Amino acid sequence: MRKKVCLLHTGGTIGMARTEYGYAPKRGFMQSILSEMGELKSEEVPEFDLIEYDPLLDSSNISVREWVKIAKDIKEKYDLYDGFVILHGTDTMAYTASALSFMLEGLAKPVILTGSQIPLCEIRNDARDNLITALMIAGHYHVPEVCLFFGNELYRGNRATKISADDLIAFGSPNYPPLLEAGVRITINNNVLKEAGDELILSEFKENQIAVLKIFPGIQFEIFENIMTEKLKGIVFEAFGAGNIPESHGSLERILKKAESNGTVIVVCTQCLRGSAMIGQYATSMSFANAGAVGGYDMTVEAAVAKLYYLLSKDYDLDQVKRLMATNLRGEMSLYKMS
Ligand SMILES: NC(=O)C[C@H](N)C(=O)O
Repeated sequence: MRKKVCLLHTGGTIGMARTEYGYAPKRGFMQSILSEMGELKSEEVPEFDLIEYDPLLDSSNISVREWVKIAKDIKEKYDLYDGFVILHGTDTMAYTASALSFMLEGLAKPVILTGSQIPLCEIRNDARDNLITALMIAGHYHVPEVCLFFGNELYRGNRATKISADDLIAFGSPNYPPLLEAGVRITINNNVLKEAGDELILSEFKENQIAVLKIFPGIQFEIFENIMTEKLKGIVFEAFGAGNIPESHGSLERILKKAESNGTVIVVCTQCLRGSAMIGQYATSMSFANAGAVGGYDMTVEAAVAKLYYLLSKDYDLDQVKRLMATNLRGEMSLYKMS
């Protein structure tokens, strides 16, 4: 029997039309293009149902509410399909992929996000290949996790990051190998896949206040004093290299102390594309250690943000959130022992 995939269209360049203001989403446009693509009727491509979101969004406008909607839709339709493909803008696709990986626990079927840099309506585009290959993987391959397919590679969703604003190879997975490569042949890398779960459990995110702060030379930490309120539940620092931050002789310590006493979870990621943030490797990470910060190791910032939303939406106390933040929950981090 022909496999069946659920195609959730949230917006993004892939389905955009030309307008006088530039590319923009258009209702019904995806359906009309797909119905003209004869290749989708091939036996090799799974059957699919298209579900168009209203409104269709540029992914810059996707937020916690849309993440929850996508996750709920998948949970609701889970038994009806062999796999799920989510059409999504590239700008925040890695965030949505990370968020879904935490919200959907115990997957036994593929959930694949894809999109494109050039819309389907253009003669020269990357949309057609991304769409058809994502549908084929979702229908025919055993990939029981949330993934992102782009530019011929399938990545673990919470390991992917957007690396180019205009190349057709727009994503990378700097700290984890691709799950599958779609070259002349489709090659799946079974050794790096997650194991299938027994039962799908949905955890909805709540809209907690979270911040991301990128460190740069000359940063004046006092500027950030006002954001360190009790409402701020978590903050991800994009620190230098292995998790380092400039010594500030007072102002950094003051804001970190304020965060700590407010019960804000402090997470330290690296601003490098590859490698890990490990508090304690250099003396310049001591301020973080003194404030009880959690090392994010090789998590992407996208994964760290999604994981914070996930853990803060549960009824955990601060110590549990911190401990789980440093624990690999969905394949989002590799843990190293410091020698
Ligand atoms: N290539 C794209 O999809 C970019 C678009 N601005 C979006 O993220 O929705």
